[in-house]
Amino acid sequence: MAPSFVLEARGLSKTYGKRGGGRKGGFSQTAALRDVSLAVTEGEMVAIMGASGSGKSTLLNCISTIDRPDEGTVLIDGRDIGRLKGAQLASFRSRELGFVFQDANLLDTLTCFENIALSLTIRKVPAREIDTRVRYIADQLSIGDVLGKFPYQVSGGQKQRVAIARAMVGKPRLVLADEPTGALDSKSARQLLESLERINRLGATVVMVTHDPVSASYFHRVVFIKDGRLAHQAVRGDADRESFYSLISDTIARLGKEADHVR
Ligand SMILES: Nc1ncnc2c1ncn2[C@@H]1O[C@H](COP(=O)(O)OP(=O)(O)OP(=O)(O)O)[C@@H](O)[C@H]1O
Repeated sequence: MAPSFVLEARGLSKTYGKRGGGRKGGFSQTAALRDVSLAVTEGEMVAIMGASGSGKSTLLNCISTIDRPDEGTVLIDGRDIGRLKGAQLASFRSRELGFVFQDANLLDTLTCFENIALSLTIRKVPAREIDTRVRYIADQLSIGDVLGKFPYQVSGGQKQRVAIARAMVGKPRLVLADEPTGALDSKSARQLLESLERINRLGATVVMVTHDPVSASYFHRVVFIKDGRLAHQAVRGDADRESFYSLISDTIARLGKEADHVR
């Protein structure tokens, strides 16, 4: 049977700035993405790595419908998201995508339970079902005991796990994460990555942008972006996490050396 792709990005290109937009009326354009294609199968965990300015966030923003590519298409579950507009797009985003950012972005006036439940409350899901779903996902992420607390009463790591629960509670087709461990100490980061592994075992497909080879080593596959192009990919296969970490670190060093050579 052909693999079922949750995400298929085909030939994405994106250039910022306009011809003639420079200070002296010259060129001030940045090709942030150049013909990038990426297919992610159901249940896969894919990390996107690359140097600062290589185009990682632009790629994630094009996948997440926050930005639009100049060229190329993004299919989520076979659906061309470039054709969705306005309310249709907003509804698609809230149902099919879950977001986790570097900062948890929780609402301070709501308890952790209410933060996780919010999207379901807005969708008018019955209260009993909300309760069951929130408690189930909170148990999976070991935050059952903080549900009654407000965000300022819990640790940074717990906040991030609440943010994952919020992203997961609507059972999205794809979870998108942008440096979710960036603001955490190493112990909280490890717990968060183990949480991502756990939600993956529950069936979540995850795409994450990261600078950190340790974070990437928890994933099944790492794609490396360089100067807006897909430069390389590394697949974990049956390797243990430590070996995959070594492979990722070696790849980063090699790609860095190639860049020095070109300069
Ligand atoms: N709104 C914008 N206007 C103009 N140029 C932009 C804009 N956003 C990004 N860029 C440029 O596009 C390129 C890719 O940026 P992007 O943010 O995707 O990189 P990144 O790999 O996510 O970097 P970082 O790891 O530092 O967050 C960079 O050269 C950046 O300066």
